[in-house]
Amino acid sequence: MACVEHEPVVEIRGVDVVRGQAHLLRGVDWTVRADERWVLLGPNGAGKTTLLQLAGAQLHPTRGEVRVLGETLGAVDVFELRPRIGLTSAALAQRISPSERVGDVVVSAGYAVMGRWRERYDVHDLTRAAMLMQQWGVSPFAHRPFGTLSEGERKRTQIARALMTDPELLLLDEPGAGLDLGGREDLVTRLTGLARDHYAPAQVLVTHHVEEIPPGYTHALLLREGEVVAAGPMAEVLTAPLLSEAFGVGLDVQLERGRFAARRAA
Ligand SMILES: Nc1ncnc2c1ncn2[C@@H]1O[C@H](COP(=O)(O)OP(=O)(O)OP(=O)(O)O)[C@@H](O)[C@H]1O
Repeated sequence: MACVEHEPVVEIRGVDVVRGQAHLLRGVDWTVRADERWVLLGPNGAGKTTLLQLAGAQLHPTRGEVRVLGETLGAVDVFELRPRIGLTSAALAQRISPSERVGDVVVSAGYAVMGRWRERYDVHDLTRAAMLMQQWGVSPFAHRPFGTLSEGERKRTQIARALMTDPELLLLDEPGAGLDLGGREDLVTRLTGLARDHYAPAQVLVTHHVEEIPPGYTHALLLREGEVVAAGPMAEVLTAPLLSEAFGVGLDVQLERGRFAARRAA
């Protein structure tokens, strides 16, 4: 079911996440709307994955309120909420058996299971899985074990799986990590198509590199040491002063034909 355009799909208010003495997130406010595509940027350990886990109903805040798809975490059965959210991450990828066939990795998402077991898939599921594998360029590997794929092919398989349930919110944690230049460019092109698809879900992508931001992404949030440095429309946030503050190093930023590039300031 598609969300109403511009409705909030993630609302985070005054959120702290604390583990022992460590503040993973501190005083975070953030709203994602159905028609927005966000990139989360920040240095290693800034709290990007933690924030994505809150948005994915995988983690509860220590303090503050998190609402996802209109439901408040803590007052909803997360097992009913999670099928409405598509999520890819390195941690989830590790849970996929290397011997699982690619086609089964994708289609089994509809049943919220990892790997095909005794489920019987209907024609609708199999047709949708075939369409998504085609869209993400993994149809030729449908019968291959997941473990035999290249990193780029695995990343695209995971995105096809994440879209299988027709989610209202898509969360991608570092989909560009480990890809070669060709693989990165292929992914950016496919993600640009998804970003520009009016019927696609709200999207949030975590990355360390501005070069991986697909044209069509509309907003950015910069994190540093668990705190929001800036959040808002892409052009207002991806500036040299704000990126320099987030990464703790003086940076020059360029935008050419919809693609960002950053390097240390001379
Ligand atoms: N259970 C925990 N207890 C203490 N510290 C934790 C715990 N889980 C995560 N952290 C710390 O919280 C910080 C934020 O982690 P998180 O994975 O959200 O950052 P990140 O921005 O996604 O990092 P990266 O870019 O390296 O993936 C890190 O310093 C991490 O070591």
